[in-house]
Formats: sequence, structure tokens, C-alpha cells
Amino acid sequence: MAGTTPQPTPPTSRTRSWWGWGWTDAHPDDAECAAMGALLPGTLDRPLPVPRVRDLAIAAPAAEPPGSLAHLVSTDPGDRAAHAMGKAYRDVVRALRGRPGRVPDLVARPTDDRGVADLLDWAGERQVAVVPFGGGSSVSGGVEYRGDAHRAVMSLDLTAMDRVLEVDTEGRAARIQAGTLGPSLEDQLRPHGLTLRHFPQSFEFSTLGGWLATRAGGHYATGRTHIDDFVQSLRVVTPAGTSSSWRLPASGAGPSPDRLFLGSEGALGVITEAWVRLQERPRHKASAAVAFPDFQDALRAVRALAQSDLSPANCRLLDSGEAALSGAAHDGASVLVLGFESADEPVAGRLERAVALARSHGGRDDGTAGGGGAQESPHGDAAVSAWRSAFLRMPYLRDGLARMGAIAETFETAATWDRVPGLIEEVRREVGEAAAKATGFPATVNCRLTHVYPDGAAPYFTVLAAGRPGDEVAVWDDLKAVASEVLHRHRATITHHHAVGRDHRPGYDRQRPDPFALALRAAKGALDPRGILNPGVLVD
Ligand SMILES: Cc1cc2nc3c(=O)[nH]c(=O)nc-3n(C[C@H](O)[C@H](O)[C@H](O)COP(=O)(O)OP(=O)(O)OC[C@H]3O[C@@H](n4cnc5c(N)ncnc54)[C@H](O)[C@@H]3O)c2cc1C
Repeated sequence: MAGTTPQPTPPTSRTRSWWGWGWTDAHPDDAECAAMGALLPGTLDRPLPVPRVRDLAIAAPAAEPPGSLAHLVSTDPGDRAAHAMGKAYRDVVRALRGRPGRVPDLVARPTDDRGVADLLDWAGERQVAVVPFGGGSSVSGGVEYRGDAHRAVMSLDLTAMDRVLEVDTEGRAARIQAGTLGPSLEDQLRPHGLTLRHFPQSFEFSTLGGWLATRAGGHYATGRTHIDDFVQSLRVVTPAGTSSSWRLPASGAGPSPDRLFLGSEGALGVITEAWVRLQERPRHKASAAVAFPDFQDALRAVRALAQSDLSPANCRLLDSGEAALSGAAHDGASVLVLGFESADEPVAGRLERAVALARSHGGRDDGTAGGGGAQESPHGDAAVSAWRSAFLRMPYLRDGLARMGAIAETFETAATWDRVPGLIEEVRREVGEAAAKATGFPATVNCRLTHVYPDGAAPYFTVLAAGRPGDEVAVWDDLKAVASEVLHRHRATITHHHAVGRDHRPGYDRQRPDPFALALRAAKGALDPRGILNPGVLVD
């Protein structure tokens, strides 16, 4: 049953950026930043310099761990700076402006549950805040400490716990440590012919534990795409003891213990490992792009697809601005990127039916339907691959634009179909107007649907605008407040998959029912009686 597993991916010689997305060698250079900035009126003439850790005023650590734990803890300034914030636009800008959030005093890297428990005990006795940290790709202020109610702050980095411990090939499941980054996780499963098949855009730099703690969404548009769908059981170390649920295919035994910890964002405990459901690796793939002159027609087509039994792996609708930005279309059309995958049967037929359905709603496929993975027409192929490469490059470009003093950020939501068209229109208009008013320059607000459901969809917005030099974070916070009001008006969720963190607390507090907040507070009090775990996240 249990297979032996290969070692985690060996360390690379590439350097992770402490302040921006991904690898330092993949960042756009000054010339590329300037070229991008020239496309946005009102941005700076030349890029802000790449920030340096040595220019930050980092105070000496306010606490020292006991000798017995010292081997797990780093006080290196670069390490501490790299754990001060996540990777949202507002984090990148604060780093560029030399004003990162509160830099943690300590960065601890436990290697097993015992180490996690000992560090929590030590922190509890000394009123040290503990911020669990996976890949640090949070875009909602999930990994930074705000305030001064604790004597010191410790970032609890889980990435030394990075092994696939067991693989049950018969039951298609694996026991995996929470600090395993996406590529290493898939590398360790590959020899078994299995995959978790969970691919958030941040896959390369985020961990299983982070996905579980934030209820991450993969890039597949329909079907099993949320990490929740893959959880068989969880192991969580809390200050009140370790919770370990049974491996079960399903259970009706009361409220689910796993559901309590999924999305708990480090506020209730530290997820140290999980049994997750695996799948065979897909062998059949086909994709196509369908253009729509009318965005409303495209919305109707996507709804019909989501309500059909076709279950596309990808069903991503780009509005005309988003299609132009990613190079998928340049003629003012919206583009629907469709993809199908299967481990056991050809998918060309399903793709053809999906394209026919899209065409019946006003789509222009230009002969893009194809099957077997490589038979799309040149136009469809170009649009699909343009979108794919833009998707992976986008976070790097966002940071380049931030260096030009621009606002370049995304946010997402989900709502029922009856509200989707009005919601998209109002976000575009109200955020666009607010940006123009705040900066004096026109703004671009694009939208794509990232996930579609029979009963609704997840619109994802990209805002591109000039910032107010030196004041970009305040401008962005104002725009986000405008957007949040529109979401609230439409009873759309404050986040579909970017988590609550600290930034979405006001919206989350308005969204959750009061009795639920009471129950959550009680759970926090019981599991974290000293209030050391990720203070300010989810509940006070
Ligand atoms: C460019 C970019 C693209 C993104 N794309 C997606 C996407 O496609 N889908 C998506 O869902 N999200 C996406 N995100 C957001 C982010 O990647 C997710 O929230 C991800 O799940 C975070 O994983 P992480 O390991 O980086 O966690 P971190 O950022 O380190 O932590 C996130 C939260 O989880 C807590 N946490 C982390 N590990 C643990 C643990 N082991 N136990 C308890 N709590 C823990 C932290 O305290 C924090 O509150 C994106 C972010 C960026 C910057």
C-alpha cells in the first residue's frame, strides 16, 4: 500500500526575491519597467530602485529563544525582512518605499510536530505572537504582524517540513507535510504516476499548508479545483494539543473537524500534515479559444457551459481589456479559453461540443476546436498559449509596474449568476472613476472569470492605474474600499480564494453571520487561549 517516496526537490542556486514575486533573475529589468510604465499615463519617468535589506532600519530582536530551540531559529536580517509581509501589491510597494510591515524578531523553521509544539509552548509563555508562514505568497496581509500587543513576533516557517511521507497507491492518497512547495510536491508524486492536480497561479512559491489554511483555488475552472475537495484528513498542532482527524472517504459524523481548520489562516493552529486525495495524471488534453464580440453573450455562453455536463478543466472568460493585455485578442473581442483533460478518455468530442455551445451564444471560434492536445487551429492555439504565458509572467510584470509608481493589483469575488453582470459593470465603473479621481489619470479595470459554477461565477479584476507618488498604498486601499462596497451591495463574497487575512477583515466581518462569529471566537479561545496565533486574522 504505502510506497516509498523520492526526496524533495534539491535546493536551487536561484535566489528568491525578499520583496517581490518569485526569482530575482526573472524580474523585469529597468528598461522593461520603463517600457511598461510608458504605456500608463501618469507613472514615473524611471523605475524606483530595487530595495535592499541593508537600507531598512531593522531593530535587534525583541526576544531570544532558549538554547534548546535555538537551532530552529534565525535572526538574520534578510531572513526576517523576507518574512515581514506577503506578496500583494501593497506589500511590494511598502518594500519599494522602504516601509515594510513590522519585521518579525525571529524566524523559526521546525522540522517536526514536536518542534512546532515546543515553539508554541515557548511563545505562549512569553506572549510572543506566532505567524505561520508557508510560501509567504499571501495577498491579503495574512503573514504580517500588525499592532504592538505582543512582546515579540515569531514567523513560523514550515518549509523545512517538505516531504511526501506516504503514498497509498491503491486508495490514491498521500500523507504530505504542510511545508511542501507545489513543484516539490508534484515531483515527489510523479514517480507514482499520481498528481494532486492543484495548481494555483502561485503554485511555484506556495505550500500545501498555505493552500489548506487559505482554502486555495487551483486554476481549473470547474469540478475539483479547491484544495478543500482533496482533503482526506488533517493534522494540526494547536497550543491546546494536536488534532488529528481520521482518513475517511466521507463522514456524516457531525460538523467536520477538517472544515474547522480549512481556511483557519493560522489563527487556530499550525497545520503540519494532511492526507490528500490524488488523481492519475491526465493523458488527453485539448484546448481552444472562442472570441465574443459581445461580453454579455460570452457570460451567457459560460453559464450554459457551467450548467452543462461537459465540465471543462479550463473555462476562463477574458473581457476585451484582459484579452488585449494577455495578447489573446486585439480586436476588442472577449475571449473564452476552453480546456479539457482526462486520464482515461479522449476529450476532443467534449471540446467540440463546448465550442458548438459557445458558438450558439454568439461565439466566433474561427475553427479553433480540436482535440488530442495539439490539433487546435493556429489562431486558437496562439490565443491559448498567449494567455498561458501571460498568466505566469503577470506577477513579475506587476512588480515592474509597481517600480514605475503604478497601481497594478487584482482582487476576486464570487456571486450568483443573477448578480454577476451588474456586479462586473459596477466594479469597473466605480473603481475606474475612483482611480481617475484619486490620481487625475484614466485607469483600466479589466475582468476575467476564473472559476464558473452552475449557480454563479468568480469574477477576477485587474486594476492598472497611475499611483500618487509615495502614496500608492493609500490610493490602493481607497480603491479596494470602493470595490468592497460594490461587492457588499451585491452580496458577493469578499474573497473567492485570496483568503481573509488582515486586509479583508472588515468585509469578512460584515459577511459572516453573528452567531458564527461567536462560535469562531469560542474556538479561538479554546485552541489558542493566550491569543498568540496570527493575531488579527479572522477573529479577535
Ligand atoms: C502572484 C500570486 C498568485 C496567486 N494565485 C493564487 C491562486 O491561483 N489561487 C489561490 O487560491 N491563491 C492564490 N494566491 C494567493 C496565495 O498564493 C494563496 O493564499 C496560497 O494558498 C498561500 O500559500 P502559502 O504557502 O504561500 O501561504 P502563506 O502566504 O505563507 O500563508 C497564508 C496564510 O496561511 C497561514 N498558513 C500558512 N501555512 C500554514 C500552516 N501550515 N498552518 C496554518 N496556517 C498556515 C498563514 O499564517 C497565512 O495566514 C496568489 C498569490 C500571488 C502573489
